[in-house]
Amino acid sequence: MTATKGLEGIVATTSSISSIVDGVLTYRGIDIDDLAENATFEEVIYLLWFGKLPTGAELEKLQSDLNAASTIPAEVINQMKLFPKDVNSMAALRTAVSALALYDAEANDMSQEANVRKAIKLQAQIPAIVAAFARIREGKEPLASPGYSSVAANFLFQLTGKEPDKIAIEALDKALVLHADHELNASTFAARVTVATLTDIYSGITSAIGTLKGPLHGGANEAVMAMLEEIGTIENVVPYINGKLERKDKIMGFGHRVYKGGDPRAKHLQKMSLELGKLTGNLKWYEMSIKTEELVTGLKGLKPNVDFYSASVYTTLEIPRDLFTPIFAISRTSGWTAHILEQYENNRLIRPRAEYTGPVNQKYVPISER
Ligand SMILES: CC(=O)SCCNC(=O)CCNC(=O)[C@H](O)C(C)(C)COP(=O)(O)OP(=O)(O)OC[C@H]1O[C@@H](n2cnc3c(N)ncnc32)[C@H](O)[C@@H]1OP(=O)(O)O
Ligand SMILES: O=C([O-])CC(=O)C(=O)O
Repeated sequence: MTATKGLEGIVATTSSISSIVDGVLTYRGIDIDDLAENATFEEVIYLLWFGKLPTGAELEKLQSDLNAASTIPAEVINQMKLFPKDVNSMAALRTAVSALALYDAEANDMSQEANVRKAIKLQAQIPAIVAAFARIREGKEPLASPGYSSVAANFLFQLTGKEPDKIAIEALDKALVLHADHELNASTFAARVTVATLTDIYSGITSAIGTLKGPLHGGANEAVMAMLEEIGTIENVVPYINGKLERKDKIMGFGHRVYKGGDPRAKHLQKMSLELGKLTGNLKWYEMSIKTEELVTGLKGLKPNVDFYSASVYTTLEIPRDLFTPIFAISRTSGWTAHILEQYENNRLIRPRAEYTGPVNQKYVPISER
């Protein structure tokens, strides 16, 4: 038995949800470029869950089901009020989502219908939790969903308490489309491994949130922004990046296990970063990002991944840095739940083997002789 480090190149499941072939990403066979230009996030949720684009009536029903399911249980809000105010927001989300299961009477109902209902509740309540925690830590009360027809608009209202503007809604909606699913990425794999034991969907999503939090995965978008802030000025990009590369430090937001020729989502986020920068009159983060890309690609051949330009997009939308990864989670909940439903439909326990590298032929030594 020989191990493959990081399971690189190992095909661990079949799936009909999303695919990456020759650098082209599709959701249910539709190119991400097509979806990024034309689809709303709610259409993508429907597509991922049910395998086809919704009709007008199906879309309206999904939007109203999401709105109807968006109230966070009061017990969970009360628990969130007890969280330390300075805790990592992904840790807060992970704990609050785990707590949701305690107040859902059908948490352990394994029927397909109940699991779809729980997917709707998770998709509706995760954005509400992210916004609620952001308010609670500032001493403000969480806000109920205003019941708009989009997850992006509801989230922006629940975060800020202000009617969101059209540009911000459209930008966030597109970012949600771009992050929704990505084949067998680490957090989706974690969700599938978890539910393959036939545990409940809340356990699967809790595992996934914990996995997305890491800086080699979804946490990279916050690390990118921390890096840009540390660089500070466009003049400092060259010495800063050269220094990092000399020390063999990783540059956050670059590289990818599957895409070697570039992440097809990055160009959409780059374009958004430029457009939002122009609209707000603040091109600083975009220009620093472009300079960083030129350097890192030129010197190392590494291309930006989805996390790189999402950092300047969210910053230009005035979203606090530590909500970037929770926003990724809001979007990826659609993909995680789609994969969990698919796993339940055709389940087998996921249990690979390990190549043993420890000592052999050892004997127990009594404690008095050690
Ligand atoms: C949504 C997402 O999860 S997208 C990914 C988000 N993560 C990041 O942006 C973090 C930075 N990037 C990375 O750490 C990696 O590129 C990963 C984790 C995304 C992929 O990792 P792997 O496929 O395991 O590639 P691995 O880390 O082995 O890198 C291969 C080589 O490229 C180098 N490399 C890869 N990414 C980077 C980077 N961002 N900066 C500098 N060097 C890098 C590695 O040091 C390694 O070099 P070596 O062969 O000389 O040792
Ligand atoms: O697929 C991966 O390894 C990481 C990624 O880009 C994602 O989850 O969107």
